[in-house]
Amino acid sequence: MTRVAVNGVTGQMGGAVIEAATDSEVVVGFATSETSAVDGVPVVHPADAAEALREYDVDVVVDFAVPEGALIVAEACVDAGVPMVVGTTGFDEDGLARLQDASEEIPLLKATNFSQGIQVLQRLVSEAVGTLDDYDLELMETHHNRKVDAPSGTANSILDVIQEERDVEPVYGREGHTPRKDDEIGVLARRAGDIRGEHELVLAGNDEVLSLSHRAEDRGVFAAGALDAATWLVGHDAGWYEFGDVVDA
Ligand SMILES: NC(=O)C1=CN([C@@H]2O[C@H](COP(=O)(O)OP(=O)(O)OC[C@H]3O[C@@H](n4cnc5c(N)ncnc54)[C@H](O)[C@@H]3O)[C@@H](O)[C@H]2O)C=CC1
Ligand SMILES: O=C(O)C1=N[C@H](C(=O)O)C[C@H](O)C1
Repeated sequence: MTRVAVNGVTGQMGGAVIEAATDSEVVVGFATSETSAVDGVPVVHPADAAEALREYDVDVVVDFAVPEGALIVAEACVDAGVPMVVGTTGFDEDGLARLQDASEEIPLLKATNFSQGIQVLQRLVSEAVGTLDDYDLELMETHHNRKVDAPSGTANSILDVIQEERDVEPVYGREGHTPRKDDEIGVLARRAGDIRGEHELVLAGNDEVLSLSHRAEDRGVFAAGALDAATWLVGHDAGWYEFGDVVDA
């Protein structure tokens, strides 16, 4: 069985990964909270991660935490020579560059969304935006009220896909007198309740509206995808990998 360490183990996704780990074993977790164990999994401070990766003979790290925590653990993975799956979102340019640096030393797979449906959605978005190349575009996402980064990592990834096809300028929410420009894409983030994650791209023009949307119904979908990615990543060469590599394999 693949021996997994979970970064952010006391969080919502940390719990979902422990629950989803039936074909792999979560042997240790990292978190800044005082907790010493969660569901029988020992919790170690991220500052001591390199030592723990060796002590618990970890094969791969699965990360759902915060950017600063993910970067500390990425350095520990480089130190211990352990592959890392990064699910945390909200990195700035410097953080992304540091993950790129780490991927020169270890296999590192980063995804803003570990659901297979979002992989397919991104391919459909690319085709739709490339084909309906003069339609207006609006991108919406909705998440639970504890989410701290906005727009979601997934919305930013969808925006990247769109910008590969069309030169559009994002406008984040609108207020007041804001006439729409032809080359803009409205991007809207909503936060409410315990909504697991909804994304929708609307394309409108030519007296018709096409809506491409996805809704995650349980965090288990992300946890299962991340664990699949973790098992797949073990044994690969150092480098930068994406979830599409796993889905296509
Ligand atoms: N890629 C994907 O498919 C998905 C990504 N996410 C992302 O995963 C991240 C975590 O999401 P949730 O579990 O909902 O958040 P959460 O707030 O429930 O959990 C965050 C965890 O990080 C820990 N933490 C805080 N500071 C830390 C540090 N410096 N070092 C290490 N750990 C630290 C907390 O103790 C907690 O265990 C977010 O960035 C979220 O956007 C969430 C779901 C799916
Ligand atoms: O914080 C979440 O919950 C989620 N975060 C990811 C994101 O920012 O896109 C993925 C998913 O939508 C759930």
